[in-house]
Parts: sequence; structure tokens; C-alpha cells
Amino acid sequence: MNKKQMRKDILAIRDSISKEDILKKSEIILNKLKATDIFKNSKNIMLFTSFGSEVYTHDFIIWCKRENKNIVLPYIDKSTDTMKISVFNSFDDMKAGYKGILEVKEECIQSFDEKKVELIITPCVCYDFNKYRIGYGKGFYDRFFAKTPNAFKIGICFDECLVDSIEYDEYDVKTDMVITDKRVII
Ligand SMILES: Nc1nc2c(c(=O)[nH]1)N(C=O)[C@@H](CNc1ccc(C(=O)N[C@@H](CCC(=O)O)C(=O)O)cc1)CN2
Ligand SMILES: Nc1ncnc2c1ncn2[C@@H]1O[C@H](COP(=O)(O)OP(=O)(O)OP(=O)(O)O)[C@@H](O)[C@H]1O
Repeated sequence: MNKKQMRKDILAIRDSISKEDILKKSEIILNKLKATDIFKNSKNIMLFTSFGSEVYTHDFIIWCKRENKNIVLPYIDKSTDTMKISVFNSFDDMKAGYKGILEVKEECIQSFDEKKVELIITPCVCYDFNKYRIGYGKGFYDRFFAKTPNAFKIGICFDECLVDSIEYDEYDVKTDMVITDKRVII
């Protein structure tokens, strides 16, 4: 199946998961993430602010801050149409940005050297068992990964959104680990 059709089908499946189940499954996934050595040993961590039916990350972001992690979040720089990162301090500094996703407000953006990011927690529409990923189809993460070859990349995904295999091209970057509510793929 081509990427576009797979994206549409899996989004429909993900959108049908109840809010309650999204919260339950997200907690299971993020607890598994917390237990990994790579998470425990990383200070500079890139997360994402979930929207829609994605793995819910907001409370986890706050928890990480309390644990003294340095959290950076993506935003889309409209002038260059690229994904950049800003240090996260508080949800008071955030507002709805690209596609309505919460981003650090322009006046609060604190840039951070991409090369210093140790761990990137990656959103997805779906993953396959080889850790290839389909996102929203803009290539933002694949382009970003090209700048962070040394960061460890973990995809977080509901088990419903795992597929056997994804068509990939030369730009698609595999992640190093995928965590779902039912399994960990390494
Ligand atoms: N939470 C989150 N933040 C993120 C991403 C992401 O996947 N998740 N991104 C990863 O690249 C970047 C934003 N990229 C995006 C690219 C396209 C669409 C998009 O086309 N959205 C659809 C709605 C999808 C839906 O129904 O859920 C649309 O507007 O039609 C959204 C985000 C940066 N921040
Ligand atoms: N590093 C790159 N340089 C140039 N073009 C790229 C790069 N990465 C991806 N692209 C292009 O961007 C487009 C979207 O890529 P793809 O369908 O893989 O997006 P996606 O992984 O679903 O989305 P996203 O990464 O935004 O979540 C494709 O045409 C792809 O070839």
C-alpha cells in the first residue's frame, strides 16, 4: 500500500480510539520510556506537544522538567518552512502555532544547538516492525534527523498504528527504538 493511503487508513484507526484509552495507553507507553537507560541517562531531550489522537505528552513534558531534564520542542519556522527547536520552560509560554499545534511563542523562543540533543522522541502516524515511520507527509522530521545523526531516536506509537511494512525512500530515517503500549521494538 502506498504511504498516502496508509497514512489515511491509520489516522482513521487512531482517531477512533477513545480519549480515555488514549490517556491510558499513553501512560503505559511513557512509563516504558521513563524506564529505559537511554532516557534516564539523557539530559537534553526533544519531545513534541501532542495534538489530536497522538500519544498524549503534555503531562509527561511537565514531569520531565521536574526531573531536571532539558526539554526542547519543535516549531515550524514559517519563513523557511523548516522545523526548528526551542527550549521549553512552561506551558504559559506556548500558543497554538502550525496546524494548531502548541508551540513556544515567538517572543519566548530560546534556540538550542541541535547537535546537543541526545534523545529525540518522535511522533508518527504509524511505524512498521523495521522502525520506519510515516508522519504527516511534510518530511519535517526526516529533514531534521539529517542534522542530528548522533541523537538516539525513539518513536512512540499506539499498538494499533503498527503496520507490517512501510514503503520508504532514501530520505526516510529509521528510528532506533519504537515503544507501543504492547511491545518495544529494538
Ligand atoms: N505533535 C506534533 N508536533 C509536530 C509534528 C507532529 O507530527 N506532531 N510535526 C511533524 O512533522 C511537525 C508539524 N508537522 C505537521 C505537518 C502536517 C500536519 C497536517 O497536515 N495535519 C493535518 C491534520 C491531521 C489530523 O487529522 O490529525 C491537516 O492539517 O490536515 C500536521 C503537522 C512539528 N510538530
Ligand atoms: N532530508 C530531506 N531532504 C529533502 N527532501 C526530503 C527529506 N526528507 C524528506 N523529504 C521529502 O519530503 C516529502 C515528505 O516526506 P515523507 O512522506 O517521508 O514525510 P513523513 O515522514 O510522512 O512526514 P514528517 O517527517 O513531516 O512527519 C517527500 O517528498 C520526501 O522525499
